[in-house]
Amino acid sequence: MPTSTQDADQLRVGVVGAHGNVGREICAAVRAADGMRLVAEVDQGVPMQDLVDNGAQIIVDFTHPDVVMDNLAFCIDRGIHCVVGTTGFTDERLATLTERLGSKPDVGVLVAPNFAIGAVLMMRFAEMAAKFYESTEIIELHHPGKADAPSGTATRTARMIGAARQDAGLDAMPDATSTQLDGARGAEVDGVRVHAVRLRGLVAHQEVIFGTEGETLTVRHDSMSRTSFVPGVLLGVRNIAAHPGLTVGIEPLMGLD
Ligand SMILES: NC(=O)C1=CN([C@@H]2O[C@H](COP(=O)(O)OP(=O)(O)OC[C@H]3O[C@@H](n4cnc5c(N)ncnc54)[C@H](OP(=O)(O)O)[C@@H]3O)[C@@H](O)[C@H]2O)C=CC1
Ligand SMILES: O=C(O)C1=N[C@H](C(=O)O)C[C@H](O)C1
Repeated sequence: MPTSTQDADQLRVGVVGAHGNVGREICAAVRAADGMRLVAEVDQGVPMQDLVDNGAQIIVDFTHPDVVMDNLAFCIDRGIHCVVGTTGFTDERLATLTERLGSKPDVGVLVAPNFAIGAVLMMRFAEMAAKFYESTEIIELHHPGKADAPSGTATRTARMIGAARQDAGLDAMPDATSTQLDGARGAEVDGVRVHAVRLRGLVAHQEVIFGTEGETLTVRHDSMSRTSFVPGVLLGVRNIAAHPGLTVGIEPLMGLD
């Protein structure tokens, strides 16, 4: 609830997961950004009701796949727009959100597996390359505190590559493996092998390796710091109210779709 004319011009933003690795960076960025004000910092032990009591118009969620759906239900039902970085979004979860948004047609929810501009470009470049190569595998590399494997970014990249291969009529990838230890060939997502590395010292990294007779191509992105996610999140915060309904990925906000 704005208290002055100056406040009335500001987007009132709440961060959920405010004490986490990414949440801390987002709080600092919102505090420093023109045209927005940080009105609530929710984390374990701080109730979601704080968002309502402090008049949040938009939330940014970087929490955990186990809790994000409840957080979003709370916000959607109260007419609060949501910018969501938390991973774990299956088609079923996205359908649940769309259904919930049906009764709140003015509310916008942006779910993006990766807010780093370079990661979005990496996915797009990989999608473009996919039809030209017989083989493609993905290696994602993250800090050891990550809950989910493979990463949301790797899953999305694999699905984009799988769709591009299908559109191009490519056959399954060549692979003569006939004996293996469980997990040695990674997880399969839409026909694409995905390998997950968890290593102290890393932040968030991904390589997409393409191969065909006589050549390979590697497309790689590195988030060296969690500040890499900030510009994409602020882009979402500034634009989400003008995009009611569910938006997946920041591509449309970057002018890529
Ligand atoms: N889309 C993107 O660009 C990116 C997405 N991510 C994703 O964002 C999520 C968070 O990542 P990260 O910041 O590294 O994780 P952290 O574990 O560092 O932070 C999550 C924070 O949320 C808190 N939390 C857990 N449950 C709740 C709840 N019910 N209500 C409020 N707060 C809660 C945690 O508290 P506690 O630790 O006490 O449980 C913690 O402070 C992950 O799913 C990750 O994959 C990460 C980076 C970029
Ligand atoms: O947990 C992380 O750290 C990250 N999660 C997202 C994912 O699963 O893709 C985005 C980025 O890779 C960092």
